[in-house]
Amino acid sequence: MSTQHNQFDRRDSALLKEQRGEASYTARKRDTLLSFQLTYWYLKMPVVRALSKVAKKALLAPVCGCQVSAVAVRHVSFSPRQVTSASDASFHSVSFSETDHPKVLITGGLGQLGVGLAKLLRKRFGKNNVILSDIRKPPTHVFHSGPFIYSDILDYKNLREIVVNNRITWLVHYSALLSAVGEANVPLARAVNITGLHNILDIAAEHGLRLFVPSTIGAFGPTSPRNPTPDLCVQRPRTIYGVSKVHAELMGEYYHHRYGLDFRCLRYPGIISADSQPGGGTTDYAVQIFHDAVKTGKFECNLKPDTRLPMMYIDDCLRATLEVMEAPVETLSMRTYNINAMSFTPDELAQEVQKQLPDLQVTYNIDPVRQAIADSWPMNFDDSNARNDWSWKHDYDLPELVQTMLNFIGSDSQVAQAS
Ligand SMILES: NC(=O)C1=CN([C@@H]2O[C@H](COP(=O)(O)OP(=O)(O)OC[C@H]3O[C@@H](n4cnc5c(N)ncnc54)[C@H](O)[C@@H]3O)[C@@H](O)[C@H]2O)C=CC1
Ligand SMILES: CC(=O)[C@H](N)C(=O)O
Repeated sequence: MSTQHNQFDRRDSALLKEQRGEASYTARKRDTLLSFQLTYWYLKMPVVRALSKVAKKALLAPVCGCQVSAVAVRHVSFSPRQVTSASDASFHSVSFSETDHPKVLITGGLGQLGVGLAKLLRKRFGKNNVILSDIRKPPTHVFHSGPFIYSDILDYKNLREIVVNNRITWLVHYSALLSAVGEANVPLARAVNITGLHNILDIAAEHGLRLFVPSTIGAFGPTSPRNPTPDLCVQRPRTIYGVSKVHAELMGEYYHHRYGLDFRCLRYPGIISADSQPGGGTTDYAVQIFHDAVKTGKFECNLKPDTRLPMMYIDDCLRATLEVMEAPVETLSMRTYNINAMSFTPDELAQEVQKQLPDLQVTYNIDPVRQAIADSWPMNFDDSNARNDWSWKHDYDLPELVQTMLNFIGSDSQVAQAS
């Protein structure tokens, strides 16, 4: 790569910053207007109105943390709110020790994956070297477990201030609206998943950060090979979530080639976790079944019994993320990798749970939006490049996953009943 392409060009960067001062106001005005126009269109279109039912359902569902955040974003994301976090940011920076450890910022850190990742990275790099951020208020235990800071990824100056004041070297970009929630609010998904990503890419390139952006099985569509799906093939997803993730993969790789940005991306399958709730995706059923099985002995599944999707236990997902971030650059023959652990259908998962809880009753009430999404996604994921290049290997298959989830949720509900 030529030196002139090696770095984000300083002139480009200065120009970009200058333009942002003006552009951000105009862009905000334009975005607000667009948001109104799209909301009007959204209310008028019968098909989209039908989708809003999905949103309402998700909003009322106790498992769906993201709807709360989606409402919060609507209030704050287009406002000209300026950063109040400068003092917070420098407060956090004073406690950093001067070691070789990366200084990590995780955006969208209060979702299903962020808190677990912070825990893993803090174990490795030290508590104060990993800052969680989000636009939501952190629960008490998260707030007291290490540095937390407010950060709206649509606020470019706020992001830059946090990166500069805390001397961030690694950025893990988790903020997103997932597949089902994204279909229910396309304008918001477009803003967070696409405009937000542009801010992240520019900041990472300007400040020489190592950037991790997760992609998903949802970055593939009905015309992709589905069984198995390789790293490189046709990608024509039919959701705004998938479209935004293909965009992220391509933009990240472009910034890598054009500016030398150290961009790393894993396409995650559906992630299953016991102590954090999914944020409104198509694979959420595979988490909810465990909670319902333990608490009520009944589960109503919103996908057909034979819908096969790739899945992974959260510990494998977070370890893969750390491993690819630490992988020596010469081992990476690509910048975007599929990773996988297992594939199963709701029926197969239910049967495995019933081995432990034979009284579990499973019924099916198909959500057409989620079913259409699932039918367009990979059934099996080919992750041989990750396995060959940086020795990716999963630990959890279906039986271990089920055992671990039931142990965790079972012991948790016993504690709750006792107290
Ligand atoms: N959980 C899964 O099964 C999978 C997740 N991924 C990806 O991993 C990443 C993390 O996923 P989850 O934790 O499950 O997502 P989540 O939906 O649980 O959390 C996303 C977080 O982003 C935050 N957010 C929304 N708008 C924001 C804004 N303007 N500024 C800052 N933060 C904002 C929300 O408050 C929320 O806490 C996402 O990019 C997702 O696409 C990919 C494949 C599978
Ligand atoms: C697989 C994903 O990206 C996510 N869990 C979703 O279902 O939207």
